[in-house]
Amino acid sequence: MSDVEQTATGDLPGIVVTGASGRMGQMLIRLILESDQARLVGALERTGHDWIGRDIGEAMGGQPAGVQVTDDAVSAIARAQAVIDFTAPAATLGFAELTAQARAVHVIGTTGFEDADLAQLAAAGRHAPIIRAGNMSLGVNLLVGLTRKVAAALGEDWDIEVVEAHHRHKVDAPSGTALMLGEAAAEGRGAALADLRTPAREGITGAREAGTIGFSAIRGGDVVGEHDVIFATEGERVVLRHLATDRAIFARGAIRAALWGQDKGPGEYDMADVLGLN
Ligand SMILES: NC(=O)C1=CN([C@@H]2O[C@H](COP(=O)(O)OP(=O)(O)OC[C@H]3O[C@@H](n4cnc5c(N)ncnc54)[C@H](OP(=O)(O)O)[C@@H]3O)[C@@H](O)[C@H]2O)C=CC1
Ligand SMILES: O=C(O)C1=N[C@H](C(=O)O)C[C@H](O)C1
Repeated sequence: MSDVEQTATGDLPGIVVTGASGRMGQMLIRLILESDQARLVGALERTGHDWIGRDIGEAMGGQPAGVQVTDDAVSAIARAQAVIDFTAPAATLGFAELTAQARAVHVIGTTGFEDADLAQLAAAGRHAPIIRAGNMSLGVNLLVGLTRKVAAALGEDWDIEVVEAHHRHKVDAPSGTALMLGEAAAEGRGAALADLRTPAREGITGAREAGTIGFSAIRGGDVVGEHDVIFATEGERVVLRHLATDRAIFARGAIRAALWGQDKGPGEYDMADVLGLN
C-alpha cells in the first residue's frame, strides 16, 4: 500500500515533523514512533541536509522507522493530518502556507517571531487550525496563569522581572516562554506587554521605572530551560519558577496539541486551549 492510501485508510492521525534532525525534531519523532495515538508520515529537513533520503529511525541511530527524510514539503504535508514544527521563524512561515493549503493542523513551537511574522501566521490560521505556544509544557502553562494572578494581586510597588536560562545553542532572546510569562504579568496589571517591557539592561540605565517588566537572559551549556518570574518590593520577594530538565515535556505537549486539533476549525489556538486552562 502506498503512503497516500495508508493515510486515507489509517485510523491514527498522520503527523509530519519538520526540522527532523533538530533537538526537538528528534525528540518528537522518537515519541511519535512510540505512540499508539499517532503515526509518523513524514520527516522534513532542508535541501542539502545529509539525512535526506535516509530512513529517519536509522539516521537517529536506531531501528528503521519506514519513513525517509525528505525536503519535499509539499508532498509530505499533503499526506498529513498534522504538522509539528519546531524550526525557525522563516521556515515556519513557509510551512504555515503549505499546512493551510493542506487544511492540516499546524502545531508551532518555534519562537523568535516578529510582529509581521505573527500577522502572516494569523492569515494562515484563517484556513486551518494553528496551535502555537512558546512553551508546550503543562508546568509552564500553569505558571502563566499563576503569574497573571500574582501580578494582579500585587500593586505597582512590586517590581516584576523575568529571568531565563537556556543552552548555548539558543538563538533568540528573550525566550518564547519569558515573553508568555511577561505577557501574563502585563495582563494581570491590565496592560499590554509592549507598554511595560524593559529590554536587557546595560550601561547607565538610570533607576528602575515603576510598573515596568524587565527581562534578562542567561545562555550556557546544556540548560534545557529555566524561568523565574520575580516580584520584588521593599523587604520581600516572591519568585515563581519553572525548571525543564527533559525536552520530552515540550514534545508530549505538541503531540497532544496535534491530536486535540483534529476536530477543530480554522483559527489560532494555544496550549491553554489544548489543556483546558482558558
Ligand atoms: N514551544 C516549545 O515548547 C519549545 C520551543 N522550542 C523552539 O523550537 C525551535 C527549535 O529548537 P531546537 O530543536 O532546540 O533547535 P535545533 O537547531 O536543534 O533544530 C532546528 C531544526 O530546524 C531546522 N531548520 C532551521 N531553519 C530551517 C529552515 N529555514 N528550513 C528548514 N529547516 C530549518 C534545522 O535544520 P538545520 O540544522 O539544517 O539548520 C534543525 O533541524 C526554537 O525556535 C526553539 O526556541 C524549543 C523547545 C521547546
Ligand atoms: O530553545 C529552547 O530550547 C527552548 N525554547 C522555548 C522558549 O523559547 O521558551 C521553550 C523552552 O524554554 C526551550
